[in-house]
Amino acid sequence: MIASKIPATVITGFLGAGKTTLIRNLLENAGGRRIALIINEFGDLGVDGDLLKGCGIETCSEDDVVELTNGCICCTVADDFLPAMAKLLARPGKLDHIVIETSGLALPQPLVAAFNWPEVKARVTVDGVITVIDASAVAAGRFADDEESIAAQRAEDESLDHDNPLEELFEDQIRAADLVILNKADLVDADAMEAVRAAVAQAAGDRPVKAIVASNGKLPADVLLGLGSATEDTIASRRSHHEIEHEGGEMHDHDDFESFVAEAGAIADPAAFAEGLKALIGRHDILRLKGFAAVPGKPMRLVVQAVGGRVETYFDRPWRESETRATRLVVIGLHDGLDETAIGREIAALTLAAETAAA
Ligand SMILES: Nc1nc2c(ncn2[C@@H]2O[C@H](COP(=O)(O)OP(=O)(O)OP(=O)(O)O)[C@@H](O)[C@H]2O)c(=O)[nH]1
Repeated sequence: MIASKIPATVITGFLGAGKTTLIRNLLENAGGRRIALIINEFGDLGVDGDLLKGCGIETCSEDDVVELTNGCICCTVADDFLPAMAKLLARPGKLDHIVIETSGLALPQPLVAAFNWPEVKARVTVDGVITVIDASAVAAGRFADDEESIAAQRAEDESLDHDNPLEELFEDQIRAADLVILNKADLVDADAMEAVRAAVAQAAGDRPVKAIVASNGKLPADVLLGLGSATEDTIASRRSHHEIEHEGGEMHDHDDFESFVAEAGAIADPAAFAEGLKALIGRHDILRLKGFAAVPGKPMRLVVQAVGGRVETYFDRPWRESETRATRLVVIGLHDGLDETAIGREIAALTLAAETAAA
């Protein structure tokens, strides 16, 4: 008898949309399923994998989490994804489901196509591609181009399609989806959510996609898992802008975005630090900032999360003996939009070392 294939769910969506939060909720409500995770991040700091590993959820052992921090999964499918999958499949014990969190910049299409590679296809099927979107960011027009400025630019250069890489990614991630989660519903009112639904329907084009509303990704596991889409069979018809523009099969790259890790000393006060970061994000047009900070006298490490101008901090777990108590933040923005030296200096100025030095 042929063993049934293991279902794999691909979770995609822009930086800070709420993918890790949704996965955490899914693990907490897994209903006894053994779920393995492959986590891919843009930026050299494995924040998401670290948060999920430290979640203390019984059904999620650290061995079940494979982290890929080497760039973006859609560019490194052969080098990173296939070995990670082979590693998971080689492990003993029954695996009920595989969940793959792509980086916020990934185009899911090449990843899903990799499920047609013989060694994967024999054992695994794509249960569904779930695209998480930040409804408050969409409602605020962050992924929409200004129609007038587009028209003006097109008038000058006919070859221009999208000038906004955020809009293009939004469309590509929606077009790949079997299910769209309109997340962060707590931040938008009913009218705005209707506008978000319309934006998603428009981005989906002629292949309608189901969209459901959520806050903090809180949805029953049965809603997220068991879609039974076998997306690898149909992904060829859901091509991204990038694939359409580069018919020759040129590798996708993320020249539109850049990231670096800022390292600094401990901080005195989380609330003041968050305020300082909020101002800094506004000055420098930072898309996403996340990582950990050390607070003297506190045995716990402080998680720092910022999406646009919204900054959140909380203590998640005690620092380990092997870890250096310092502040490390990954900073992500548009290419040529980040002044690494100035941002690093300004983050350092928000830390204790700077205050001590100034005293
Ligand atoms: N208000 C609100 N905040 C949310 C919600 N979902 C997630 N967040 C917050 O948004 C921030 C980013 O959430 P993550 O789950 O890390 O987002 P992500 O998509 O994994 O981010 P990347 O890994 O950078 O792509 C965190 O501060 C979350 O607490 C939501 O529904 N409502």
